Amino acid sequence: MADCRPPSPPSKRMLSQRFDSEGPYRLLHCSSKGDKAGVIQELEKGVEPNLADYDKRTAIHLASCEGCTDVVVLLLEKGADVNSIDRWGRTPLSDARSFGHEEICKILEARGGTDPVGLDSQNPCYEIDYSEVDMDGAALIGEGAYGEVYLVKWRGTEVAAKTIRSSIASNPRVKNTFLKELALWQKLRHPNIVQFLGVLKHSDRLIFLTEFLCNGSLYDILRKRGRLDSQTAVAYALDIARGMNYLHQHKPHAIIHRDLTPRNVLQDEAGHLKVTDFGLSKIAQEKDSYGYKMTGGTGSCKIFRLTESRSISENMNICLDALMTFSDRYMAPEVYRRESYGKSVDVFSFALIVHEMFQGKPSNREEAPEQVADKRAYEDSRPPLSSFLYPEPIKALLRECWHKNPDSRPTFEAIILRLEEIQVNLKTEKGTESCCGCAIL
Ligand SMILES: Nc1ncnc2c1ncn2[C@@H]1O[C@H](COP(=O)(O)OP(=O)(O)OP(=O)(O)O)[C@@H](O)[C@H]1O
Repeated sequence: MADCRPPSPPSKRMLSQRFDSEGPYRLLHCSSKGDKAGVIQELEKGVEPNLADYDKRTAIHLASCEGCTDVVVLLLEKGADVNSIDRWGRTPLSDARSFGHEEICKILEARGGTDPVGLDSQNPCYEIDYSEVDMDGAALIGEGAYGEVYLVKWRGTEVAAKTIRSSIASNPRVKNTFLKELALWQKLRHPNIVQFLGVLKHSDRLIFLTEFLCNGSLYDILRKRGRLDSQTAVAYALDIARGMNYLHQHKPHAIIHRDLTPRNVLQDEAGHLKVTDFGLSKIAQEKDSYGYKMTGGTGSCKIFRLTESRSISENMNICLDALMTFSDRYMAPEVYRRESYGKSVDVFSFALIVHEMFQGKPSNREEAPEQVADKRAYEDSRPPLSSFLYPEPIKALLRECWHKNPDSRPTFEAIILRLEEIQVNLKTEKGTESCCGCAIL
């Protein structure tokens, strides 16, 4: 990827156009579109049949997902690995099964294809009968890119009901992917992860329930309270780091959030923070066959219409664009540049959230999120760390967490240890306050 970058920072659209016409990733594009002639052309040029994008998705994954039988057969003949595994542990057979392409399933099985995530698909989401939920008394508590969130009563308990817009849920393939992500979420249990409760059956809309967190999001808290004192900020940072460490240490595959923002961190009655919406961000960030999103215009209001006639990749991109505006601000440079990435993208976002807690607002708030992300990705710009607001150990930690080299960023396990030490020191030093009210560390 770095080889493709011209010396001055290119726009993302320029980058994707470059790839459209020239790159080896044309093989992936043609495979997802069922363009057999295009696939043959690319293979004849010498492009590797097992070429993968940064999510380790190969041409045969895409063709299997999109139901392009001829292309699957061709790729197998040309040496494509029938059991190549993508970032989520999925093989081409997993994709063909998920999207109901039976003919392709048979072809892949005949060539020794296996489906390691098959167990997941036999383990559907826990279903809650619609009649058990009092939707008439529902109170709207928020709205996000996917739909509205309501406070409802389920079996006498207040819970959050997240509705998914019919424009998203009416596409059976997108819905299927959503349900799989929810099935993964329902297996997670941690004090700093919002608890998934189940999906409503017998509902004409896709609605799922999670525990209700009465204090809203960290975004709401910072808007109301402004900057937090060091002890509170460190306690909150520890809550987020513990939730994230649980996701990153998940077996058999780590769960990367990829959309960690103050809006996706909620606070319970006792004041503890919990991370939410990780599975959904993965769906929204599934990429097109180039590994590039096609950026729409920027702005706070984006309308997205998903249709059956579009490929799943195109629909995913529309979901992604709808989410990008806010999330760009917290996005790791390598994600923005469409390079391969790993768990440390969440560490980068975490650092920006911690920075915001000490400062009370995002840095460069006046700039459009995409502009901020662009500068971070191509000019290595980072938020300022004023000595007045940030204790030295926090400054050092943030610099490591938003390091431009993803491998130099600490793991959440290491971050927890550092924060625990900082927390103890803050408590010890509590009595020793400087004139400006900052604890001296
Ligand atoms: N479980 C919950 N308990 C209490 N409030 C919630 C809960 N889930 C969401 N909310 C509120 O609803 C708002 C919208 O949530 P939602 O997850 O749909 O979107 P978001 O996270 O704000 O944005 P995006 O969809 O871009 O991630 C949140 O900002 C939060 O204030």
